[in-house]
Amino acid sequence: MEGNVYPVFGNGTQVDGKVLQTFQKSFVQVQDILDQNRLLINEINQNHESKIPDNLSRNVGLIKELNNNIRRVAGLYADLSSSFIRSVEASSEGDSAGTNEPDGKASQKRFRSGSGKNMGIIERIKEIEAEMARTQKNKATEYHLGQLKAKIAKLRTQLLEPPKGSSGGGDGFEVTKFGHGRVALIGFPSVGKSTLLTMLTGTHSEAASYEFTTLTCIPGIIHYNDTKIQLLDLPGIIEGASEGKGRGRQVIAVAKSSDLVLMVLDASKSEGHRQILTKELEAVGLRLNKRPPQIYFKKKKTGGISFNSTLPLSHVDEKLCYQILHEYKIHNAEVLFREDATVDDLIDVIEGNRKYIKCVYVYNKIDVIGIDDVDKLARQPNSVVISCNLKLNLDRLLSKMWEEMGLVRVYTKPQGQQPDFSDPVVLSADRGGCSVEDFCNHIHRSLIKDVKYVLVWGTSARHYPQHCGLSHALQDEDVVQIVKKKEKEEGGRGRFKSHTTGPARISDREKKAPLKT
Ligand SMILES: Nc1nc2c(ncn2[C@@H]2O[C@H](COP(=O)(O)OP(=O)(O)OP(=O)(O)O)[C@@H](O)[C@H]2O)c(=O)[nH]1
Ligand SMILES: [Mg+2]
Repeated sequence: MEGNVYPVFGNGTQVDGKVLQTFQKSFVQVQDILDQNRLLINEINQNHESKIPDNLSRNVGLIKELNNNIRRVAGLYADLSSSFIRSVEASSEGDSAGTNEPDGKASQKRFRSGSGKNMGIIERIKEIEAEMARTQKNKATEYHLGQLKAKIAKLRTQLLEPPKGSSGGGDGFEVTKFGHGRVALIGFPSVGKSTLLTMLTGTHSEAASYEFTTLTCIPGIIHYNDTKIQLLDLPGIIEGASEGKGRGRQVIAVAKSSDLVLMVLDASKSEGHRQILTKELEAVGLRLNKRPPQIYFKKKKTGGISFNSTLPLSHVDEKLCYQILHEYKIHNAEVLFREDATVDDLIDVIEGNRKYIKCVYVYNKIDVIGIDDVDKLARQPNSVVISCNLKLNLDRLLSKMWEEMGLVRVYTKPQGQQPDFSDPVVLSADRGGCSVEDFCNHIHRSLIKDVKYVLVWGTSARHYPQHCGLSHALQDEDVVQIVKKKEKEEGGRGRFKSHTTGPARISDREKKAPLKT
């Protein structure tokens, strides 16, 4: 039987016979504890309903026992998942080495992430990081360090590439985009992400005092300021997520598809968590609260490298830029620095796959820390302090989210009528832009060719109403009335204009001189 593979999990993943036996043993153990828990919960409920003091104090012991059992189950699951990952890694290493099944057929591909290949890359990254740590930072070593940074960036990009043969996408949790914006909840396990989703959206997401309660992506909808915002609860990510540990890869893929990340942190835990998570997200090409570097970069076919800057540079010089480009085997390109950018910025621009996302740091559980600490956390940039349990400051969190997403609501006004304030057109700079043209395209693609000009009321207008063209940038809560070209204007201009004197249409005739009946 050895070497045979069996489907074990619902997703069709396969493991071999020996490993299967170990899994089954653990599953039986978990089942036993779960059965025991069911009985315990029944007893706790009965004691509670009886309202007898003795029974209530007995519940304290029973709940402790229940807690212990839950911890044991969580431990067993953690062991199961790590031994499962180990076995899959071993089998996928076998795959990449080209092992064949006894029947001569190529062995089935058992795991999509190609961990065998990844392990090599991760080790290489660690070696280079160690070399960087050993190297002193000074003018003489700056070129060498720059090259090492470029090497790491290249390896990390390789880590992100989908394995050969896969369709490329589908690495995240397949959740359909809905609403006017998408917000992802990212954080370590047990910081209160699910509790927050339930509070803000009313969608129930299981919350519990043990880690890894949420194992998939749970969407909810926030109705705020006449808009719908999709909020995604995700499994907790751990250190090493960027290397594909745990469900990190999937969680990060969802974060990349979002308009805003809420990094949920436990206010009572160390500040280090924020740095670790930021590092993990940076390692996979996410740039939080940064804007793309002002560097123009274009690869050419010939002509060598042209290096220019519009201001004096203090971090990068021509030689360093050449070396970095050389590392990428780029020998013909145009580079123009429009700001005093760093080597890391230059590498980001060359890689070209970075995602710039806004992030709000949400410190939850402020009910368990002192007021001085709350004050310190609240004063940090892009931070909001909340307590889900006490429902503290959730309105401030919503308004901060709204501010960061930069959604622009535009209300339409039909000619001669009041604006329709019930159903705005929602625009944003990240999703297609906020100009009058974007607004018209949002209503209908074919509308733009009929628009003569628009009348705008609101903060973007200098006077009310302002006659605006298609390039005018709209602002939140503007009211827009579209004035369409008249038919006869479309018919011709100047001496080619049709000189009809009477009203063109029956409806016009009715307005001017009602038909006699
Ligand atoms: N004291 C306190 N506890 C909280 C607060 N919010 C959530 N919790 C508790 O924190 C524990 C974890 O909450 P969850 O919502 O399951 O955390 P999570 O981040 O979704 O955890 P995973 O799904 O495991 O990643 C639960 O026992 C909650 O009751 C809060 O504001 N204050
Ligand atoms: Mg959760």
